[in-house]
Amino acid sequence: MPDVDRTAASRAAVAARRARAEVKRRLRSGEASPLRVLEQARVPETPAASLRVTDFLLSFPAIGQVKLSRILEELSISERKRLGGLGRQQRERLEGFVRERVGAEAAGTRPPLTVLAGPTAVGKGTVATYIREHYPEVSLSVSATTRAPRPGEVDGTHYFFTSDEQFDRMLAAGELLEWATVHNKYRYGTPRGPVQEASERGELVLLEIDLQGARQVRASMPDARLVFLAPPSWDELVNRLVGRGTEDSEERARRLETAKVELAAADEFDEIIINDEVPRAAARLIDIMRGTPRSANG
Ligand SMILES: Nc1ncnc2c1ncn2[C@@H]1O[C@H](COP(=O)(O)OP(=O)(O)OP(=O)(O)O)[C@@H](O)[C@H]1O
Ligand SMILES: Nc1nc2c(ncn2[C@@H]2O[C@H](COP(=O)(O)O)[C@@H](O)[C@H]2O)c(=O)[nH]1
Repeated sequence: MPDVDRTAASRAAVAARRARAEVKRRLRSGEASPLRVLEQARVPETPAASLRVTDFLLSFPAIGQVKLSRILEELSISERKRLGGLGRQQRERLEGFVRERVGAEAAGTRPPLTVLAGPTAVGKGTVATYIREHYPEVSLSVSATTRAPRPGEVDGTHYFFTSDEQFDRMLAAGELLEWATVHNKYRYGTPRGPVQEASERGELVLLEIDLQGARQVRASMPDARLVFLAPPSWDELVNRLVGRGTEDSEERARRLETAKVELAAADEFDEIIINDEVPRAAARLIDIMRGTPRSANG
């Protein structure tokens, strides 16, 4: 390439980089609407079209690197893609994601927090894990507990495993939104800070806790949605508890006693979901959290 052309090309590249940086700045500051930028990106050669999907998504206040990877996976979009290079279906999925997000922000309403409770071994943890893996827009609260980790449980992901003294300190400092001694044995509580922060960012927040905790949340946050996860039958509940194989027979008996009390309280809840199949139960829970009407999966 002659020198003159090379200089012109590099000037054009610098100008394009600057224009992209300006789009990013306007997105971050809220001066540019993400939906408008997506619209502009349909026109080839515009700064919006050359913006990477990663930069576009990172301009949302609540999206960081970890969430970004999960969102891209959910949308089936490669991190190398630019807005102008998306296929039709990818663009539609991204638009749907943005509409949902912007809708909540524009309405200025924080979606109410959702509590998932239900008897032992009904599948609360399994449904919560499914949601963590398939619905990255949901913030799952990580509880503190004084019980020891089960095999495979990771501190900070499944629970914050704490000593009795640490739990006492959290209580004394008012750091727990709710707490309870569950199955008359160990203490469990919801750290207040992360829940508040996620709510302030307008995220959908899910607490997977016991009946006592659900009642405390109802008392302190009347807008919270309380969802009861129920088993298809009592026998199936016992099968799941035995099949999980994580408790000895004494602990199983203790948990089944609590389960009878919890099942009797199901009508205190706003919604009841039968956990027959995990993906179906999770999809129904997500519908409830998003405030969408009962769908075919419900
Ligand atoms: N829909 C389902 N169909 C069949 N098995 C299920 C279903 N949901 C969960 N299970 C199984 O039931 C067992 C108990 O599930 P899980 O540990 O998620 O229950 P839990 O409600 O969180 O219990 P706990 O309150 O005691 O912690 C697990 O072995 C899980 O794989
Ligand atoms: N009140 C609260 N209950 C909680 C919390 N985190 C979990 N739980 C409940 O404890 C039992 C037992 O759980 P496991 O993991 O030991 O089987 C189960 O019902 C959970 O929902 C919490 O923060 N507060």
